[in-house]
Amino acid sequence: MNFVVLTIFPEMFIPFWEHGIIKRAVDRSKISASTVNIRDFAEGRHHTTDDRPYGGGCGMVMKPEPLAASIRAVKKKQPCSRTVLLTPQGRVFNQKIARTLALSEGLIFVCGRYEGVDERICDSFIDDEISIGDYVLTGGEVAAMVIIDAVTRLIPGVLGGADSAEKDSFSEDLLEHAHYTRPRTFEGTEVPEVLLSGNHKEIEKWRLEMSLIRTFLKRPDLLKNRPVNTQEMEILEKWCLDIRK
Ligand SMILES: c1cc(-c2cnc[nH]2)ccn1
Repeated sequence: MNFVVLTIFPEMFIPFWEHGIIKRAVDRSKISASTVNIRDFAEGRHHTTDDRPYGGGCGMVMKPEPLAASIRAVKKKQPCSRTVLLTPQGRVFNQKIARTLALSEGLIFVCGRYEGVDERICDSFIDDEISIGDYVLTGGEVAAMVIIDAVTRLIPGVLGGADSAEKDSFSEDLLEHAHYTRPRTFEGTEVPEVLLSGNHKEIEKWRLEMSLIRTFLKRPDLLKNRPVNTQEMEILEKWCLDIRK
């Protein structure tokens, strides 16, 4: 997986590349990660990357020429990479999209600033528009980091245990069960007994039950259109929970 981020603030990514899961994935050659400064492709003495909007109004728009030139330069090296524009108008990112993106050969993230990018870039250079939520940021950089983090952890060999990512929240469209670690008693509160039993069948059953109930209580929307198997329905019925209401 090759990640390239097109931005006018490449320095934002120096600490991001140098820490945690991203650094480990780079060190293990599971991913490559780099930034390209859009300003390097802007003409003129000031390397201008933005201009006033046609039609008037407040704010500035990112000019198409530097964006087109920088995208073309990266695509020339990585022709099979998908270009992703981070924008509030994109489809809302989730674990399912993360899994799909993790299958790509490479991802080129285009980080807009100001009021956004010239529409002709969206029409001719962008394969995918993605939002990380219904709010407006100052630019696409933070959104790119969120997506790179979520996608990188799904790449085989990046996480420790073989199944670490498979049991994540949303991995089966359910929230994760509660987690506990030592001490056994913390300020008078005990760890659930089943987790100390060593009975892995019972522990797995408890974890599924906790995931289902937690999802029902916190994110019932995730259950609305999710097929529920017999075991899961029995758990929900045991708790007298009707997910189809
Ligand atoms: C992705 C990008 C953005 C964004 C880009 N530029 C301003 N806001 C907001 C949400 N998700």
